[in-house]
Amino acid sequence: MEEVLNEQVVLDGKRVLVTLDSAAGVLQWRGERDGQLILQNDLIGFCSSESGICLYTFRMTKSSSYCGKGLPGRKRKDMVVEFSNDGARRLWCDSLQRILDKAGRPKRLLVLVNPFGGRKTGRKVFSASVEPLLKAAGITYTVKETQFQRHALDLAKESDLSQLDGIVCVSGDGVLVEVLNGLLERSDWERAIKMPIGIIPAGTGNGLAKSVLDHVGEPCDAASATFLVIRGQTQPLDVATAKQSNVKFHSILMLTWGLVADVDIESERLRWMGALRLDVYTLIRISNLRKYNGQLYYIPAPGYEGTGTPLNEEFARTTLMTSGEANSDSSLQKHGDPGSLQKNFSEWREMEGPFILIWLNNVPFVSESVNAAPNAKTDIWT
Ligand SMILES: Nc1ncnc2c1ncn2[C@@H]1O[C@H](COP(=O)(O)OP(=O)(O)OP(=O)(O)O)[C@@H](O)[C@H]1O
Repeated sequence: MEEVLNEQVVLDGKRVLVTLDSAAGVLQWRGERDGQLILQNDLIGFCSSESGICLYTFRMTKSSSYCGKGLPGRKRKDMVVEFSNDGARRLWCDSLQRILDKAGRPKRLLVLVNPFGGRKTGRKVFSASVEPLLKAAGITYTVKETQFQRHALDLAKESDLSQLDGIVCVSGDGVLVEVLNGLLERSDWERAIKMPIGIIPAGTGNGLAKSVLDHVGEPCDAASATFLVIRGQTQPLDVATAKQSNVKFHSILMLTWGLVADVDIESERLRWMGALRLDVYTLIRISNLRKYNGQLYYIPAPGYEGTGTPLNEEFARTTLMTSGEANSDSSLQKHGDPGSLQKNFSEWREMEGPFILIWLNNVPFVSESVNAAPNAKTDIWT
């Protein structure tokens, strides 16, 4: 029911006329003070008591303690609305709830916290920035700490998804990729992969969180990421499937070979440095460059047809159909149909090593500070 409610109330001690426009999802007030809330963008949730309604707001400000001085960020502020009669209060509560429900906000979440990720701050990030917002939003959540590598994969594989509206990872990119792989390893993967996955940055690079938040103009911090989850704002992402020997895995962030992979793996011993470990170890590797022999076969993106050497069509047909198992492996193709590209053998190009690195990026940011692929489109296959 679309409606406009008007009421004389006391808002944080000031007499005002408030208007709630359900169709626009806007709450406005005029009188001893003026202002407005765009409910889906600014309101975490609300609670009601006999004395009135408390609105939990989380609005963008120019300067926020979450992001440091002077940078835009969100700030929490609770506002109390006192009504002169109880009937009006109840009517307003129902109307507010309908507006929030209409936006498709999640009600039940599984939250996976990695206590080991990044500088081992996962637990702290959850209790300081995530939990208070989930509580204010009235979301029911179950928290599970990951206890070992691939634990998140097992949890995603075994969870009863019918009881969930989303899985949220308080972690780095690694745990989220495990969740993705767990969902795709399920027998009901076609339904499971539609489960929204949220990411709250608590890892080393946090490239996915940065890419997702940057895409919607939000700062990359745990509270803003949590609010995005609360608002139920989703964004489709392409999934890449790779096979190495007999091991198959799925990726949404990046696939790397050479320098970047070495930095990622070998800098583990510098984990205590946080994100700096990636910069420091990159310098170490660059000062002592390794080279990797190999061949890269690829179809160039529009505008990049001049790169590499065109492959002989017959060679492409036989080489890619036999050595490139991904082409003939129907269990890989079942997750989507980029396989249709492989039929255009005349478009294939070859690049011959030695390489320093091969870096395939699905999203723009590989870490909070490195925008490695600014033109990456996150959902070209959807
Ligand atoms: N309790 C745990 N002890 C040790 N490792 C764990 C634990 N829980 C999860 N892990 C593993 O920690 C790894 C890194 O996790 P995560 O992605 O959250 O952090 P990260 O610091 O950003 O790491 P990366 O940069 O490698 O992605 C994952 O491979 C995950 O399997």
